[in-house]
Amino acid sequence: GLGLTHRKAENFGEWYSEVVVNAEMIEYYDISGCYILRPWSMAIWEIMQEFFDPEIKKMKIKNCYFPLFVSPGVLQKEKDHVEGFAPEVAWVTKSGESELEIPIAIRPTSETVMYPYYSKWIRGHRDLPLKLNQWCNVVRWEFSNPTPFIRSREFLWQEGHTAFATKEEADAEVLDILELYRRIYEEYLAVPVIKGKKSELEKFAGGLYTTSVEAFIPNTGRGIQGATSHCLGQNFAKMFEINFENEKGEKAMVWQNSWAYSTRTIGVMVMVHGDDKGLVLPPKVASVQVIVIPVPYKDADTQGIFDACSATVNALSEAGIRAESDFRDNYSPGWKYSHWEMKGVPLRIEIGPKDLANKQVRAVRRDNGAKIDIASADLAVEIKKLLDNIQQNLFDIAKQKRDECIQIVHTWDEFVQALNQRKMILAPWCDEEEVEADVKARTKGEMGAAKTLCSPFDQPELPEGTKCFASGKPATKWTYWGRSY
Ligand SMILES: O=C1CCCN[C@@H]1CCCn1cnc2cc(F)c(F)cc2c1=O
Ligand SMILES: [Mg+2]
Repeated sequence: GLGLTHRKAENFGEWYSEVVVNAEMIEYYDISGCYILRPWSMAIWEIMQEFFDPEIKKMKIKNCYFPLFVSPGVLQKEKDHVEGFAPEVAWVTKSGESELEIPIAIRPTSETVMYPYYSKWIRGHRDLPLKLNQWCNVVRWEFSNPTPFIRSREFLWQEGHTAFATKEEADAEVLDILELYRRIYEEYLAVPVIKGKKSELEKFAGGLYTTSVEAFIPNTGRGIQGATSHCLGQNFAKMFEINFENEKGEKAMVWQNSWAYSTRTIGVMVMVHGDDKGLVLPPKVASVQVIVIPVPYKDADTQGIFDACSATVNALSEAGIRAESDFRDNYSPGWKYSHWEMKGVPLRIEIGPKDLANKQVRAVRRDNGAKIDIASADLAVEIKKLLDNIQQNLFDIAKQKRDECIQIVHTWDEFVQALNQRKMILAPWCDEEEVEADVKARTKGEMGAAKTLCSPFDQPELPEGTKCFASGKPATKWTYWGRSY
């Protein structure tokens, strides 16, 4: 029958798996860690893409497509960034019955695929900036617990790879892209995120520095990296000899960035907004924003009700609202209410004999269950206002819940206590790598160790003489810590 068998607050993992399946977002696949993205979730990916792609095009970033396959020599070219990842690389070793002479890797990310060609294409300063992006899949043969959208062996993402003549241009773009990622989360997915800089231990080892937007899942008390924007410095330019002749005729290395968001964004949204009735979709990313359901009554004017439903869908569609009707006669209205609530449709409109007679419709909100009667004459305007209100309400509630999880600490004992209370911890830190490594070692356990999530760009006041919570040394910055995905 309909309805979830697990409650979000009681068994989060089981609840999540059930929601993504019952909402028809995901179908499990016979290869572990791989999932089928059904139309209900693919539509969310497309809506985000319809925002992001035009935005990067405004920045003169062009789309391209590089091969899925990586030759081994090139992949291993960048020792310190790949060797840690080696176990995750998937390899093609055969074609048909015959062994391949040399195994071929499947891209886990495309730096080593693209940069030999950046080296070939970039000669003079007029070839800069070179700014390319690709929308593609990547494969990482992860072993830790696979989770739909959050951690899968294949996922969809966009990866941007840009090259500039100066560090200043690269630094600026890193933050421009990070702002787009914040907008994806806060304006589309209604999920609050924190912008900040990764620690030396957590950053992309191949780069100069990493910035990210960090989300938090209150139910599990875990942080999650929402998207990432790296400044690579000149590290890859050195490795792949990506030089150019600058205006003074000197040979100079380029400054590079790389940045990505992935289908993980969808999982974060499900985790943050979902409830015990199922998925709750923010209107901005809902492929169906309004579902119109006829409520015929035995001898009442059934055709009149159906006509009113069609007129309602047409009026809303003409106003740019994504509305559909559910005319299936083999399901009861009650069954349909539960079905579309499970799928997270933000608004349901019911039209019964009384509504017909009063020339009104009854709207029901998915976020708070409120029932609102609306005169058919004011329909599109009122529904648009309701959808905007739902979008804002989902963000406000998520932000309030996330803020309730933030705990400021000053000492180790406070830190450990906050960690056990599943908090997102804001602590003054000396920013020394071995101190972070030590915190990881001291907090190891079956729940996973605590690590830095990011040092927020928006730094609170740090009074002179404040001590690092972990080392007692002079603190130099406030940093968010927590267990994470
Ligand atoms: O995170 C991004 C943005 C988009 C382009 N790539 C960067 C860094 C990716 C870091 N990373 C992440 N995961 C990896 C997994 C592997 F198996 C592997 F060989 C390499 C990597 C790897 O380099
Ligand atoms: Mg990884």
